[in-house]
Amino acid sequence: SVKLEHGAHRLGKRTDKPMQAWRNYGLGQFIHWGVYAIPGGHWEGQYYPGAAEWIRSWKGMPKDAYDNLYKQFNPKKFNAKAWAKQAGDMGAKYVIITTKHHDGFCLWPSKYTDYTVANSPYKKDIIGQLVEAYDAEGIDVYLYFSIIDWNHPGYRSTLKSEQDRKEYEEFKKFTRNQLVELLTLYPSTKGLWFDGSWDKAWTEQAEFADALGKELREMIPGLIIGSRFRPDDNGNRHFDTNGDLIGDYEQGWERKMPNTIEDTNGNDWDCVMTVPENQWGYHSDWKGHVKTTNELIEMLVKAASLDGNFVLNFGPDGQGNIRSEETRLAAEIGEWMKENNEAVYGCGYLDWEKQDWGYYTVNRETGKKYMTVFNIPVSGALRVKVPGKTKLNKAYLLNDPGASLELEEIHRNEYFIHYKPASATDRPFVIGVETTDAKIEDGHYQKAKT
Ligand SMILES: COc1ccc([C@@H]2N[C@@H](C)[C@@H](O)[C@H]2O)cc1
Repeated sequence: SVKLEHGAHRLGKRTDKPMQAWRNYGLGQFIHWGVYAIPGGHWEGQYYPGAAEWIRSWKGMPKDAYDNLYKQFNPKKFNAKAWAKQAGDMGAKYVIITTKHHDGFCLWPSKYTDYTVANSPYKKDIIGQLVEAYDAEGIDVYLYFSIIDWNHPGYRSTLKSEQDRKEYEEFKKFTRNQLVELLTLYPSTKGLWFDGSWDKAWTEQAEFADALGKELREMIPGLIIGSRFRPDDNGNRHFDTNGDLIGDYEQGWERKMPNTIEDTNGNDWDCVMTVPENQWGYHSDWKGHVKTTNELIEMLVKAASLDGNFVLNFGPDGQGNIRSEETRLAAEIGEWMKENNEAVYGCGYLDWEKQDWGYYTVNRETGKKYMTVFNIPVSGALRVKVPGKTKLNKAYLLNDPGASLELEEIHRNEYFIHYKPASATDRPFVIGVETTDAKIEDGHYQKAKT
């Protein structure tokens, strides 16, 4: 490996308490909110086909029209406590809130720019209200921060001239000041979720970003920062020149998921997911496939089965309402989590061979193992293959632990759990399994010589 001044500052998974708590969250909520929620994906009767929070970049949106929207920002329906309660009822253990998206509008009263909620008709500190409400709900707060800031005069995507470099120095100071300001104002913040860090101008700032990361981590012990934040000496984000993860977990899974544990490179990771194909901010007219409750529960369990967290996005509208589709999803996911969260919270990857019926998870503390079934086999026989010395002793429905399910040993280290729900079920269900590591008497199963 090559010597790096600003490569990965640590190898392997963090084992401290804050990171263990992060690893055990299972489910998170993303909140994308800002002035882009006012147009909601339309302008002067035109439909914007892109992601609603990017509408400023659309040729159909005059830049000054967008940049004056904040003068209308007055979300009378905004109720931080209601949002936090809804997230708690859904079963979210953490929330990632946009403090400032690429447009540069600040949802907190930053003293480093006038482009903030303090200068909108709404006036009040939105981030402060949300931090307080989610903390009170017992949901850990993480702050999303976009390095890209289309509003700041010193922002550049690339540095082409000495003038660019001079202006960018101001932008770097501004960026640092805002981040220090956020952690000073909201010290209960558990981590920062960076975005908009792919610009070449930023990926040339290895030394500055490394120092900034160190400064932020010193402000809040245990602060968690993912792999999207900073570049290494050679401009690599996520993984440095030696292939080592830069940051505390991998932030590469946006609107997509790993399929195998190998895909995760053995790192902690989160998957951030939109309800429609690609809308983070509020778009009043969702087109294309809108994910169902079952699809989202499957993504959640799949993430846990591969040692990751699943973060579901909500895009409140310009008045501060959570839209009806998201309210319904939150309620239905919450209903399922109330019954089955034991298979998610504190659970991770179990190295048993994946089967078609669904996903295994194992609780990191107790070692308890779970099967979450999404695909009921027509045979009613759920195949379970266990490693060498493991013996499957009992299987039971999570919500009926007293009744053992019929177990059949069909081969060495292979069983059928014979179970078909009596009535048609429209939700996945969880089976708990109990095992012992017994010695296997030989002779019972013979390997065929081929
Ligand atoms: C150029 O591709 C993208 C895609 C998504 C993003 C932002 N990341 C998500 C978490 C949202 O904030 C989206 O606007 C930025 C650039």
